[in-house]
Amino acid sequence: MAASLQNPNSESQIPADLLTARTIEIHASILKLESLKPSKQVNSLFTNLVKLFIANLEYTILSENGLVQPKKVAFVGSGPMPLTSLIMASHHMKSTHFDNFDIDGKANHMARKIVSDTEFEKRMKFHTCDILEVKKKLGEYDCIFLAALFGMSKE
Ligand SMILES: C[S@@+](CC[C@H](N)C(=O)[O-])C[C@H]1O[C@@H](n2cnc3c(N)ncnc32)[C@H](O)[C@@H]1O
Repeated sequence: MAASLQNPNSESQIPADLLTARTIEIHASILKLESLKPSKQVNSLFTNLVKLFIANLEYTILSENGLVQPKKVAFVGSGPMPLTSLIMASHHMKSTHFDNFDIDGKANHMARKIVSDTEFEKRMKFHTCDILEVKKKLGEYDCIFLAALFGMSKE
């Protein structure tokens, strides 16, 4: 998906009219699908929707608060498919180092595979640990993302 129109404030922010047009386009494509079962086409359309909204929203919030190119970002609860980190790294934070934390070693194993042999491998690392055990380490980051549905229990 082409999400690269520029404005003076951020590299990849999409103007509202284009955002609306792309949303209508994706919506029309989704309506044409016979099924919403995972498939290359379904996955691609929903990935495009995520790219369009979540990463742009997150980046807009960050840039409005003066954080345009953080040096180090932590992503807590990155899971097996570190989509937010990848979108941030590819579209918005093109020189930022990403440390992704997840308690699940298998999730990290899969995530490492996704970035291996890509341009992101060097600046995207995956750490297996309970984030509660490394709370102090979080102090070294310019920005910390918490994954959706991360930590649903009281603790
Ligand atoms: C729903 S997944 C989120 C994945 C998805 N990529 C996202 O951005 O929404 C939440 C992740 O948080 C991780 N998690 C839960 N508790 C954790 C903890 N105490 N420390 C580190 N990771 C944790 C889980 O293993 C899981 O992979």
